[in-house]
Amino acid sequence: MTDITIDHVTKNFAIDGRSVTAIDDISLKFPSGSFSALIGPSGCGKSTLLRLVADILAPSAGKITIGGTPPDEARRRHEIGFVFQDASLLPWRSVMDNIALPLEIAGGPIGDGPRPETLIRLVGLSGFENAKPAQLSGGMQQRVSIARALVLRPKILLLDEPFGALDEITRQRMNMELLRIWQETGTTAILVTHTIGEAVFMADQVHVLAAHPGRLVTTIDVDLPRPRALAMLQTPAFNHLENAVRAALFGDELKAEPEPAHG
Ligand SMILES: Nc1ncnc2c1ncn2[C@@H]1O[C@H](COP(=O)(O)OP(=O)(O)OP(=O)(O)O)[C@@H](O)[C@H]1O
Repeated sequence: MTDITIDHVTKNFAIDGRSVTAIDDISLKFPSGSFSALIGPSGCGKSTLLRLVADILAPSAGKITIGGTPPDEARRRHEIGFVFQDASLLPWRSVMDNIALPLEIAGGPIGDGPRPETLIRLVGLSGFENAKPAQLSGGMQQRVSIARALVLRPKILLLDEPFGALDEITRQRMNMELLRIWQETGTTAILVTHTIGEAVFMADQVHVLAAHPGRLVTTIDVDLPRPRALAMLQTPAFNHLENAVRAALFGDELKAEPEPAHG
């Protein structure tokens, strides 16, 4: 069981001598094996929240547990996989060697962790084992970074806008792939996104955040069946959920009348 619990977590940063509250007393639970999305305006603390879970940052107050243990223990046990918006691959290394890098750093495979060859197949990059990152498209580079995040067989997968830089069509295809990989690996996944449709399409639960200070507005349960299919994007149920997320994001702004046109 690898559920993630965020219990009354606050994170302050010091900027120019003053304290900025990036996260203000957020409590959340991510059930084991679930897929959750975090959505909210720029600066609401989405990336900070992921970094706290990943033990890249420490909370100013409150407590985070991953499968009942603190994030630093989970990190040391290689239970956390992280995919950033930028694939950040080493340009001089091949696809295979980029994926194998965490194994080299860890000193070998963890338990019955997947072999890089298996992951290359899983992310659909067979035939590109020896290619260098510069020879790949943006979507292919992100596939490499997902495979690299999975090579130590993490129990949780943290995704910080992994496909934000991709065009709409590639992004939708990558999302379908990501869901397949998530289901095959059985990880607990948290996705940061700016896109309402993407949050609803991917997640079991969408957590809506507000900024200044970063706080939780509401959580919307997505009861669409799995596996998700592109045809769902056009259903009334999907639109209804998108509207619920939009209402939570915009609040009263949605009710405002348009300004009359001048001229
Ligand atoms: N390392 C840092 N040092 C100081 N302040 C930081 C740091 N990281 C984040 N912040 C501040 O914390 C707040 C939340 O930032 P964060 O990057 O988590 O937001 P976000 O929701 O991911 O934004 P975006 O959608 O624009 O990526 C911002 O006010 C930001 O200035």
